[in-house]
Amino acid sequence: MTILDNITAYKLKEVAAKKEAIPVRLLEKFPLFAKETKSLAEALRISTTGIIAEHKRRSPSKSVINDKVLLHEVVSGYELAGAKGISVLTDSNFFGGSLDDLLVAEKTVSIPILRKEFIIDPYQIYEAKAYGADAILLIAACLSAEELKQFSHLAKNLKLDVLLEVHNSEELQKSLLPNVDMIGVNNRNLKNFKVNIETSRKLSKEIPTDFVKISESGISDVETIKELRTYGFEGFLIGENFMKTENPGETAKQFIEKLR
Ligand SMILES: O=P(O)(O)OC[C@@H](O)[C@@H](O)c1c[nH]c2ccccc12
Repeated sequence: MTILDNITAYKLKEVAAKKEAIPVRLLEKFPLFAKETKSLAEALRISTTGIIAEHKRRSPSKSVINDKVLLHEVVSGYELAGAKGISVLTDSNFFGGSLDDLLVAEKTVSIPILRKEFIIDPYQIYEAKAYGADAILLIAACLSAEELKQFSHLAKNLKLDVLLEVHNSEELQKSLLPNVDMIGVNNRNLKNFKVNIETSRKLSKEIPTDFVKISESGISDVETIKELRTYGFEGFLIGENFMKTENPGETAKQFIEKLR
C-alpha cells in the first residue's frame, strides 16, 4: 500500500459519511454555490510571475510544517505579495486542513482559490463550489480515464477551473481532455514522496499549448522558475518553501519580487 492508496481509501469512507450529513441538494443551497467564480487559468496566462501560493499546515512527508500562523494572515499576505492564486489544502486527516479554511480564504482574498483535495467522488466537486472554491484539483494517479472525463465535465458545468495533476507520460495521456484548463506536473511522486524537478522538464514537451502548464512541488528558488519558464510553464505551485517560515506572506513577497 502506498500513501496515496491509504489516502484514497480514507477518502471513500469520509465522503460516504459526508453525503449522509449534507446531501448535494443541500450543498446547492449554500450561498457561495451561487457565487460567480474567477478563472485561475486566465489569471496565470496574463501573469508574469505565475505563483500559486499554498496554505499547508502539515503533510504526510514532513509532518508539521507550520501550525502557528493564522490562515487569514497567511492568505492575505500571499495576495499582497502578488500571488495569482491561493491553494488551500482541505484534507484534515493527512494535511491538517478543513473546508472552514476554504471559507476563511474565500472571505479574505479576491484572487482565485484552488481547493486542494484528493477528489475521488463528484460529491467533493459540489462541495468545492459550495465552500467558495474557484478551481479544483484532479489527480490522475487516483482516477480512471472515465472518471477524469466525468469529473472535469461536472466541474466545468459548475464553472470551476480544472487543474489536472500528472506525474508521468501514462497519466498525462489520459489527461488531455477538453474540460481541463491546466495541467500540473507534480515534481513530488505521491507514491514515495521523492521530489525531482526533472519531471517537469521531461513532461513539458508532451503537454499541448492549449493547456496552462503548471509545475508543482519542491520549488524553493527563483532560478528554477526562470528555467522552467523556458519549458513553457506559466504557473508554479509553492507551499512548504513559504509555509515553513514564520511569516509566509513576507517570504512570498521577497520571493515574488525577485521574479519581476
Ligand atoms: O509544498 P510544496 O513542495 O511547495 O508543494 C506544494 C504542492 O505542490 C503540494 O502540496 C501538492 C501537489 N499536489 C498535491 C496533491 C495533494 C496534496 C498536496 C499536493
